Amino acid sequence: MNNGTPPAIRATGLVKRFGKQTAVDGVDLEVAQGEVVAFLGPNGAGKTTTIDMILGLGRPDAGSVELFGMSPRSAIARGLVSAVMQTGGLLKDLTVRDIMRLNASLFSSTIDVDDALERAGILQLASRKIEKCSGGEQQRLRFAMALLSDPGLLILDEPTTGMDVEGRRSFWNAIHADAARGRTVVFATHYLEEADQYADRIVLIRQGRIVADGSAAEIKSMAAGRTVEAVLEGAEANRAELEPVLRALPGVEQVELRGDRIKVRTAASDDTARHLLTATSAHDVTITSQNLEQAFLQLTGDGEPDPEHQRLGQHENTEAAR
Ligand SMILES: Nc1ncnc2c1ncn2[C@@H]1O[C@H](COP(=O)(O)OP(=O)(O)OP(=O)(O)O)[C@@H](O)[C@H]1O
Repeated sequence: MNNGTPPAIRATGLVKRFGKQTAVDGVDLEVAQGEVVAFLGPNGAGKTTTIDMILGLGRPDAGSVELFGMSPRSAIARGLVSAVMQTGGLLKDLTVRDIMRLNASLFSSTIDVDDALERAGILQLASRKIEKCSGGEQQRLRFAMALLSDPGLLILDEPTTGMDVEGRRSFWNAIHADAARGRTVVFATHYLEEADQYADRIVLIRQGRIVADGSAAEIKSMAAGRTVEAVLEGAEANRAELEPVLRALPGVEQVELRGDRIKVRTAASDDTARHLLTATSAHDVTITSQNLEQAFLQLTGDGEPDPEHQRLGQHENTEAAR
């Protein structure tokens, strides 16, 4: 990094194969200290395999990882990195505070147990037995355990799987409040709204490759298609004339004519709108951008990834990602 601070994560050319299958296929990723980054991708995209290599749990077939300028093993040994994985054994007979104390005893220095519980939003559960905690509460306990060493980097692999909407919301609010103090957070998810609401930056993964990297707003604009809608009396009845003309306009990808309504998906929405307003008697023209879900589906759907879409500038539009 130019200011002499090493990035929290620098992964270069990561490849992981399982037999004939390439689960991770050349991932380059740099995460600056203080960033909150979502790995977003469909099931089997390679998120967990990438995280395992970042944590030094899986050995890459090619490429390398540095965390804070050192090997994952050294960074973890120094308490700089903690992880909250999808599952993991919790001793059910213990109380929340007891298991926290037990874990704290494994480190040479930790933050106060109750302080970690408070940051995870579960201090009020300190004397409850783990078997009496809900799945969401147990995940927050894992989060509290991960906070004990006060790590600079926290990695969470689909931490809210199986939680209901309210559980997810309060879990992420606790993570987000904590990240606001400057901790670097990287989380894997296949929930779009989690990535959209809680990450400054979204790294979209598909078939082991990064297919997009930017703020939610940037990702939406990458799958730049817009929809132009208008009312034109007899649109569907005049399909034979209207459809070829609309399809021939620049950027047009899809044309739908239903009753008196026209719907055009296009990369050049101004041209389509101008045509409708000047060359036809269409009225009530509206232009809408794709939402993140449409962009996600477009970028992670079947077909070859577009190499031009591999990288975007970062941090220009982060407020739109909140
Ligand atoms: N230990 C393994 N042995 C064989 N194949 C594996 C192994 N681990 C992962 N894979 C395969 O590698 C691919 C990537 O898996 P990975 O778990 O990294 O995806 P993911 O994006 O985390 O998916 P999910 O959202 O379902 O957790 C998948 O096709 C998976 O079946």
